[in-house]
Amino acid sequence: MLNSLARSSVSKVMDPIGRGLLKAGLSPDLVTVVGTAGVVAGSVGLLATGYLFAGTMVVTFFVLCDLVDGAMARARGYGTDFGVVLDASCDRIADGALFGALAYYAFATDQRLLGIAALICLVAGQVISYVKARADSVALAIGGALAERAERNVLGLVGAGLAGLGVPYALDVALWLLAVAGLVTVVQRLVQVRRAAVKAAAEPGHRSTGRPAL
Ligand SMILES: CCCCCCCC/C=C\CCCCCCCC(=O)OC[C@H](COP(=O)(O)O[C@@H]1[C@H](O)[C@H](OP(=O)(O)O)[C@@H](O)[C@H](O)[C@H]1O)OC(=O)CCCCCCC/C=C\CCCCCCCC
Ligand SMILES: Nc1ccn([C@@H]2O[C@H](COP(=O)(O)O)[C@@H](O)[C@H]2O)c(=O)n1
Ligand SMILES: [Mg+2]
Ligand SMILES: [Mg+2]
Repeated sequence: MLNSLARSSVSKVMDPIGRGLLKAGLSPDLVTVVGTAGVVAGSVGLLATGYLFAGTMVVTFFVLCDLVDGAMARARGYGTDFGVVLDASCDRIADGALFGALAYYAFATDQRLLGIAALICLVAGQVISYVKARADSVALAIGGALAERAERNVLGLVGAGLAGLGVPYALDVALWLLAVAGLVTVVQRLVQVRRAAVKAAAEPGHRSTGRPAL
């Protein structure tokens, strides 16, 4: 949702930054890796240990690198196949670190229900992206969904940031909302894939790209 709504306005901010970093001699791959390392460090070092507000600020800064590397690729004039895979793989690592850290924080502070919500967010988020990746691999195009990566990051980080500022139940509300939205989105994506597969199979001359069943 946010991806389709905010992408073009976000690009207007990120494109000049991307051009500047490219001129400074940095590569998109380096920004992808540094951004991911920053998200992991902020999550493990700050969020997991209970420094929720500081952690939110650090993770937010580095998570935005995911938008800068794409801007750099556009400024360079092309993306690479390796860049596509590196970017998506690093997204999974960053997502795992963020929600894994929130789960660790919740269990370490005896908030078991919150920990369960964070684990649901973690697993659902990975499955949501995995379904899309597998659909891409068999050339099935699917559209937007309820809780894509931008929504997951924004909800998780706003919840953690507000909790860090002392707002009661902010993280609980954000993570349970996201857990439910995440589970709904897993089903939504599978339904989208099923529809796309049925439509593709009905086209004349269609050949499945799936391997034969053994
Ligand atoms: C008083 C309040 C106190 C609380 C403080 C809170 C502060 C921070 C709160 C929120 C800010 C959160 C910002 C998070 C920005 C998230 C950006 C993001 O994740 O973008 C990624 C997204 C998708 O990117 P890709 O195309 O590269 O990745 C694809 C994705 O991984 C797919 O996964 P799927 O979605 O399917 O699960 C894969 O399938 C695919 O392979 C992969 O390529 O990019 C977008 O969606 C673009 C739109 C982003 C919209 C961002 C909105 C930003 C909103 C607020 C910004 C606030 C900035 C604050 C700066 C503070 C700095 C210190
Ligand atoms: N190291 C990278 C990172 C990204 N790309 C290209 O950008 C696209 C992703 O852009 P986002 O703004 O959504 O991150 C990606 O699909 C690649 O085409 C790249 O080439 N190298
Ligand atoms: Mg990126
Ligand atoms: Mg990305």
